[in-house]
Amino acid sequence: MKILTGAQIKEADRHTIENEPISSIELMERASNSIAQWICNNVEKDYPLLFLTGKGNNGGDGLAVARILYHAGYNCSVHMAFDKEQLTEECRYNLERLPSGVTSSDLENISGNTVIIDALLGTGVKGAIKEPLLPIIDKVNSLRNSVISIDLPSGMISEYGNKNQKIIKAGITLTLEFPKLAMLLPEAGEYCGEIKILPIGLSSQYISNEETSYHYIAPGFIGEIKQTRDKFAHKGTYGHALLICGARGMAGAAILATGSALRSGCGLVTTHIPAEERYAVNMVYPSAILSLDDESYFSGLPANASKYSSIGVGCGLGQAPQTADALKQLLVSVYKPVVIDADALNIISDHYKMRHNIPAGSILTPHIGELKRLIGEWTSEEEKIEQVKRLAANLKSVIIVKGAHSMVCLPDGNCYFNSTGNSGMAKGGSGDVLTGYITGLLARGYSSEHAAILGVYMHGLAGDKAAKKYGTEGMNSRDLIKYL
Ligand SMILES: NC(=O)C1=CN([C@@H]2O[C@H](COP(=O)(O)OP(=O)(O)OC[C@H]3O[C@@H](n4cnc5c(N)ncnc54)[C@H](O)[C@@H]3O)[C@@H](O)[C@H]2O)[C@@H](O)CC1
Ligand SMILES: [K+]
Repeated sequence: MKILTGAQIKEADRHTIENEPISSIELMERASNSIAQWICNNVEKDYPLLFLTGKGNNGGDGLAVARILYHAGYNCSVHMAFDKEQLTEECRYNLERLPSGVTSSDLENISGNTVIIDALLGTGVKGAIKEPLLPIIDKVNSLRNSVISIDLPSGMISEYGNKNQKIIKAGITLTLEFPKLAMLLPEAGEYCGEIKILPIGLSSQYISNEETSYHYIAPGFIGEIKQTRDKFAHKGTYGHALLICGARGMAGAAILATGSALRSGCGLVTTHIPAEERYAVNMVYPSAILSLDDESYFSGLPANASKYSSIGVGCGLGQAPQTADALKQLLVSVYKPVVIDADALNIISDHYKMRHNIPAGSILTPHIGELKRLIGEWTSEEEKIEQVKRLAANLKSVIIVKGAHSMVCLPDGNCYFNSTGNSGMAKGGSGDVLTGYITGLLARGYSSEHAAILGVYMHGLAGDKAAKKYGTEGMNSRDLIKYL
């Protein structure tokens, strides 16, 4: 699914209105019906609804939703931040249609069970928030009430520039047609709470012609790239993954990576670990083959390293000087993509020249700390993304920036944001599971691009299933393997 900018979405609205038999008011009504339907399905009628409305079309959405839900039997009140004369035409039209039973609220004495529907600002926001919206946003953020934002949490700028922005803190954001880039970035993404994308039928012709380098990984795309399994396959059909991991005391990382590789569908998995750690891996995953290192760290290449269909390196690897030498030897001698994680990334950051040895098509999986070591500090999200794009192009490799909505940056500059996963995955070992799984997918025959996209999506989905079973506090990285 494409992620369009606020300006592109405005243009998509305009194109739809000009080229399809639908007026601006009707499009707003369609969006509002979609929002109202979601609220009907998810909020009990016992909860009073308080709508905060601005003067633009986001406010128009709010007023239309208030009308629809009032007729559906909800107790609705509205706090309008502006006078009638200041409203856009669409917004005023919806104010005039508001039933008299929808009361007016002055924002005082809001009961604790009131659900606040935030329709102050949408994609039309520009720059720092001005009066009279500032105190309203402060007031809402000081309350403990549930907040549902329409399209965007009010104040959020659709793309960049949210560092010091005043934004409503929503529990749920019902965003229209597309997620917005800022929702997926750490700078302000937290303000959205849960994101629900509601289609409103903008012109599909316009959307397909519009260019963007940002995409949201939707289930439909995953269905398109997923490969089928041949009935007459044998263990040689789906490749042999090699994982190089686990220095002394770090067998856990090797176990997690091995377990997830075994879930990827590849034919064989070999794990290269220090001989002294072999029993741990062997006991948990007898299906894996072991390649043993005589040292208590990665000190030399496994025999015939080039015979493997894919190689993943880094989980629990340590940074011994001999390991750095062995890593260099690996990168210069195998002519195939390598999945590079954790300590392997740290070694590459410390040995700048080594990055020139990374085979094209490799997949680097840094978390934010590892990314900083690779590219240095950044001052804005925009700068970070531009630098990641530059690194991916220079290395001709895929870079996965791990975190909420992990970003998969391809060498051609296209960035795919993950739609699955949860905060329960922010725990030790989750990255090892991802590395093992992606290495397995590469062996299985996926391209680097598809292995990375499918990998982050399935990894996040497993996390969501684990969270359902154990909760985000209780789940741990080993649970992810069960659900892959
Ligand atoms: N036909 C359409 O155009 C549709 C629009 N839709 C809704 O319309 C929204 C976009 O509407 P608009 O473009 O009217 O914009 P908004 O409703 O987001 O608000 C724009 C208004 O906010 C004011 N404003 C901008 N920056 C501000 C700041 N920093 N501090 C205080 N006030 C500020 C502007 O003066 C302007 O009047 C979408 O987010 C969506 O909710 C949907 O109803 C779908 C159809
Ligand atoms: K809003």
